[in-house]
Amino acid sequence: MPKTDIDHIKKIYSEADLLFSEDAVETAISNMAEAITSSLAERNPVVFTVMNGGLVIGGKLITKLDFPLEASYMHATRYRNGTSGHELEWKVAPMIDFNGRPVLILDDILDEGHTLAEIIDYCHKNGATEVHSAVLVNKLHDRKARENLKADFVGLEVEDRYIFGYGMDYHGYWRNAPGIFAVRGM
Ligand SMILES: O=P(O)(O)OC[C@H]1O[C@H](OP(=O)(O)OP(=O)(O)O)[C@H](O)[C@@H]1O
Ligand SMILES: Nc1nc2[nH]cnc2c(=O)[nH]1
Repeated sequence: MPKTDIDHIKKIYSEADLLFSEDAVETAISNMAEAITSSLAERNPVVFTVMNGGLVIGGKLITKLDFPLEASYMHATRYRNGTSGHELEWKVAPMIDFNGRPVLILDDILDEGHTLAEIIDYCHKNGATEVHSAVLVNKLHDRKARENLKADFVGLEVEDRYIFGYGMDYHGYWRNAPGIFAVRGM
């Protein structure tokens, strides 16, 4: 798709199927925050958002976590603004030293899970004492990178379609879409 084909981008949004409304997503985020607070409030985790997709969930969720925490980010990409995954490319490694500390990873979506699995391995190798993970959305299918791969905290389960909104993009656009949408025909 040419980078400037904004009409195509607009059409994708106008034709998309709404899977979860803004209200439904906000409720899911509040429920996640409550569950995370109950589990981790006393553990002093470093909270890392995985950019770019984690942009919205990271921002919205951490304000609801009711305990003192350090927040930062890491940037790894597998889809590179496209709709199919490749090998994971690290763009920015974590900048807070988490050696000897628990870590919480926040991301928008657990799809095949290669991204989360590699990040979890990376955190263990670099000295995290515990690695917890939270995703806004888990995609339901049987193509997970590892058997029984799950996030510890999940907001919503979605069907096996290409989705966007709340941080998730369609060719780099619509991370700002106010709800979770599926691209028509995908
Ligand atoms: O479970 P997986 O199949 O590995 O896919 C999940 C990853 O894909 C997306 O990132 P992407 O690589 O698209 O980069 P982005 O965050 O910049 O959109 C998303 O933010 C997750 O990090
Ligand atoms: N935007 C978006 N990014 C993804 N990364 C992995 N799966 C998806 C998906 O369905 N949508």
